This record gives sequence, C-alpha cells and structure tokens, in this order.
Amino acid sequence: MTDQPAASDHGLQPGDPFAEADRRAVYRAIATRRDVRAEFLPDPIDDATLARLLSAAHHAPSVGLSQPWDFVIVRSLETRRRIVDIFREANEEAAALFPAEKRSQYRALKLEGITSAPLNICVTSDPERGGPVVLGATHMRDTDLFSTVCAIQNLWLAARAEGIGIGWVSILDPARVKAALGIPDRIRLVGYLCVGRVSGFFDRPELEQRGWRRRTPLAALVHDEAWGASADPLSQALERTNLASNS
Ligand SMILES: Cc1cc2c(cc1C)N(C[C@H](O)[C@H](O)[C@H](O)COP(=O)(O)O)c1[nH]c(=O)[nH]c(=O)c1N2
Repeated sequence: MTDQPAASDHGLQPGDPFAEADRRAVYRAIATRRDVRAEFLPDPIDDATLARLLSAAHHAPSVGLSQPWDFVIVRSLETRRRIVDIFREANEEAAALFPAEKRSQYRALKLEGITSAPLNICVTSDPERGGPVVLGATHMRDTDLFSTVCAIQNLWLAARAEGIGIGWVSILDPARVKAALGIPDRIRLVGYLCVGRVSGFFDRPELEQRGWRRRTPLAALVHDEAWGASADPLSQALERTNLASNS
C-alpha cells in the first residue's frame, strides 16, 4: 500500500497530461457524442462491450463514494413495448404543453428509440446507498442524482468511442416505468437509455439540425467573478475554441 497517487499503466508519470493523440481522442468523444433517436441498427451489443460501458459508468464520481446507481438491462421486446406505450401517453401530454405554433414541430420530432434499439438501460439512483448520512450530501439533497448523471455521461462517452449510440428518454411517467421494471418505490429513476449500434451520428445536436433550438455561445454562460460579469479576455479564447477540431 502507498499513499502516493497510482502510477498510470499507460506509460505516463503521475500527473502527466495524456499524450497528444489520447487527449484529442477524449475531446473527440466529447464533441461527437450525440443523442440518438432514429439511427439504431438491430445488431446486438455483445456482453463484453456492454460490460465496458457499464464499467465506464461505474467509474464515475459519486458523492461520498456512495455509487448510488443501478442499471436495469432491458432486452425483451415485450417489456420495451410496455415502455413505449408509457412514452406515447407522456408524449401526447407533453405536446399539449407547448404553444400551438411549436406543437406541430414538436410532434414531428422523433424523441425515442425504445423498440428500434436492441437494448435499453434504465439507470436509477438510491438516495440511501451511502447510509443515513453521506459525506458531501448533507446540504445538497440531490447529490445522489448528480452522481448518477455523471455515471450516465461516462457511459454515453464510452459508447460514442465504441460506435454505439445512446438516446436518453425522459418523456415517461417514472412511477409507471418503475412498476413495469419492478423497481422499488424509494429508488429514483434517472435515465432511460436506448442503446445500439448506429448507421451514423449527426455532426450537430439533432434538435439544432431540425431547427428546434441552437447551442448557446459559451462566452455568454461564463461569468467573471460574479454572476452577469462577462469573462473578457477569456471570452475571446472561448469563442476561438473548437472542441471538434481540438484546436
Ligand atoms: C436529462 C436529459 C433528458 C433527455 C435528453 C438529454 C438529457 C441530458 N435528451 C437528449 C437531448 O435532447 C440532447 O442531449 C440535446 O438535444 C443535445 O444533443 P446531443 O446530445 O449533443 O446530440 C432527450 N432526447 C429525446 O429525444 N427525448 C428525450 O426524452 C430526451 N430527454
């Protein structure tokens, strides 16, 4: 046992940045990760690949190392059809909430790939996993959820690197999904993911491509010292940064 940080098994000294190609690969996964709805292929995901994705998720940070996540793997078409019915009902309710001029555009969007993807993963969070008092969760009650979202993002990025698409579906009544999957009441439903190999990834968010909403310039979201103060000259660097080209 040592109290030193672990030496990397990738030929790096502790504290070294990644080699250039590896660094680029990390940013490329981040920049090209997409939410996938319609481009799923029926090809099954083999267990070794699925295990890598789940292991990536399980390496996420978590409040007090509580690891509040569980992953329900859903392959049966019968179960996925039940979930799609839950989606359809919620999606009708959702459409009605948008103003009339947006409603038809909303209805034209494909917002799930539950039965077209060969596999679904329901990711949950157990607020009691870390015990009655969790280090780091004493003053921010939703930190178990934040941790579980980190796990989903890890899985999403790893999937992109594997050429596997992920589509997150949240237009669902969580109580009904939990009942369909036998998930106990006290467990929180965080993400319902459609997972599968894809015919391709959009190069921009599909919602942007379809004119629903655009990505906000980052400089508008970074505040210098206090809320509302623009981060000049950092803002110039932010405007120049293009993650996709790693420049
Ligand atoms: C918490 C949460 C919940 C949802 C989503 C994402 C997240 C983080 N997204 C995907 C979302 O629309 C997408 O991430 C953005 O449009 C940005 O696109 P890219 O992910 O960059 O492709 C999503 N997409 C969809 O088609 N149906 C859905 O119900 C949801 N729900």
